[in-house]
Amino acid sequence: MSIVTETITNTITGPADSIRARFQVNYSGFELNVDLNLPGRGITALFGHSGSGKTTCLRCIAGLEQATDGYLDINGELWQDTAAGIFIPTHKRALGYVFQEASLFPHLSVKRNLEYGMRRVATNVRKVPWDRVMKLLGISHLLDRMPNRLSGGERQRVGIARALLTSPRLLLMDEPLAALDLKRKNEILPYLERLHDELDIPILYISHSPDEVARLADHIVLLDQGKVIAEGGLQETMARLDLPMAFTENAGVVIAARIAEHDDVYHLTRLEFSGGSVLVARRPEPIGQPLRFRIHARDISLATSRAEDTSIANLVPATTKEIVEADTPAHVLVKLELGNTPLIARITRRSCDQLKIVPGMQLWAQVKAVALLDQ
Ligand SMILES: Nc1ncnc2c1ncn2[C@@H]1O[C@H](COP(=O)(O)OP(=O)(O)OP(=O)(O)O)[C@@H](O)[C@H]1O
Repeated sequence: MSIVTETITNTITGPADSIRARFQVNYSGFELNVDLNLPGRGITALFGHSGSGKTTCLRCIAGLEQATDGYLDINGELWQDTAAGIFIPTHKRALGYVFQEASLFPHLSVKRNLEYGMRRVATNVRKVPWDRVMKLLGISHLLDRMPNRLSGGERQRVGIARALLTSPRLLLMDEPLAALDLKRKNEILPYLERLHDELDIPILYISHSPDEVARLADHIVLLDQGKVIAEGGLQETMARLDLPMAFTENAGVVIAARIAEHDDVYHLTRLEFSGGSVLVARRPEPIGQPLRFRIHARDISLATSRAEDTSIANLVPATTKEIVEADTPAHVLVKLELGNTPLIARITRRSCDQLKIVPGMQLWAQVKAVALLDQ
């Protein structure tokens, strides 16, 4: 059987740790024009309103859309260069595509569905062995089931396993959790985290959910009307005040932390991050475990001195960086920094004036709620 990777490893071009994607697509009434230079590892989220071009972008990467002008280099393998007349067809691109709902063959068992997907890949290029895929997605016990006997979450896990068993150099996921209810979503998210932590396959992930993006992504691309309006590391990008995300109810930052200590008397856990720490309700994970959390801008209030007479457990010293208009004329957004970690507070314009908050000022941020991203 001829193998995709054999065909295209001959055209090594760009650096081996980045994804270069440039596409121009014209539909009547919509134009996609993107030029992306993405990390060649980890999860990159494509985020944006409905109709902003996320799926079109993924379809271009998959070779399902013939861009009028296109260039695509995946970690040093050239899949497309319109100017040079190169276009590797979809079936020869070593990629896995996971959709909202896994389209499994209804008349084949889970095992036979998975084997079917593997048929086009020679054993010598198999990146993720069978046993490892079974373990990563926890599906060994489902192998003899027929697809109509699987829950939505199980189907998706099988769909992801099928994609992995084709030994992709890139995994494309288009809202893989959108069709699942909250319970099933929460059930499947740890598996996605595991893929992220344990596999060396870059993932491009479309989602509408800020929480999902905050939990999974390392890098984020924000699309609007077919154009990239922002791109960068998750934490820096979520903390930018010049992006539409800052002007929503959910504005806030994502912080990557580690469990520093447990307090069994008060049933609390201290999460430490660069520049500070916060207390949360006792976590089951061991000390040292990384955890991400969000702090919404609406959950921070500011004080010029350290309040002693407050029940708020999390008071952190921070430096004011920037103050900008918020979503209503009554509010402003204040960007703060705790060491290297950015924070955003949404406070009333009146409080801002009364406290005479200006850039450079040292303040105390009172954090009223910390939203852990694995609940
Ligand atoms: N084959 C096509 N022909 C014409 N227009 C198309 C075609 N495919 C998509 N479009 C249009 O291109 C625009 C971008 O669509 P796309 O599906 O990429 O957006 P999206 O950001 O993925 O949206 P959603 O979040 O709703 O899935 C939309 O206006 C859509 O109607």
